[in-house]
Amino acid sequence: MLEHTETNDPSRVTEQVTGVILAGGKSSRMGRDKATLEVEGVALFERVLGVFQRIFSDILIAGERPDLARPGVCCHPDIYPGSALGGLYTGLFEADSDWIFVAPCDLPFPDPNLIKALLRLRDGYDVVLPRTGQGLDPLFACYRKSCLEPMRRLLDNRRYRIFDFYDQVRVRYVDEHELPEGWRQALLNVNTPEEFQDLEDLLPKP
Ligand SMILES: Nc1nc2c(ncn2[C@@H]2O[C@H](COP(=O)(O)OP(=O)(O)OP(=O)(O)O)[C@@H](O)[C@H]2O)c(=O)[nH]1
Repeated sequence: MLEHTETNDPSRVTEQVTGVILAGGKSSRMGRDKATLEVEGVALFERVLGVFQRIFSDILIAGERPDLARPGVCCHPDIYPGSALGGLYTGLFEADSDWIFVAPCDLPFPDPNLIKALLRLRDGYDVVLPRTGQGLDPLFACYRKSCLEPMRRLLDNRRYRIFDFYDQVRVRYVDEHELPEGWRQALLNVNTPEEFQDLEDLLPKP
């Protein structure tokens, strides 16, 4: 019999997944709030939200940012404050679904195809994330509720490196050759004024 799974069906790949936007950081390297930095006249947070709204019916913000919230998109203060891992834990804990897709709020070019490509690979795993020449992308990734317990153990022990619990769950690392074209730009985030300035070169010329 042909095995047919929910996640191999392209029309259902984002069903029962909550989109979580992390927006609780300090933006200290940038020196000003990254979520509201504008690229082509649209704030970075709005660019991520716009892509999420095209593919997820449930979306939440992890981090105390009531200014970013809107009807249907609530913000949740960190249960464990002070780290991106704490934000990720909060998003996963607050989600109604078994799976979340998490993204940071500082992505200028989020790509729905990349998100769907990762979600498609989640059968049999607890975490799905890109692994490229640039390293791991644990904040642009899929997580299952089964990760909550090992995450909580790290947080209780004041350990904040996200991948430190990966040895306790089933992780699908997705290599460059498995990612859709354009992944490099889609994974780009901006942390410093110089990186923000460099974006100019990537924008379409008038
Ligand atoms: N909810 C939550 N999100 C966080 C926290 N720290 C970082 N983030 C988010 O995680 C993503 C990556 O953050 P970083 O760039 O590593 O950290 P940052 O604090 O925003 O910036 P720096 O102060 O320059 O390190 C961004 O979307 C941040 O908003 C946190 O304590 N809570």
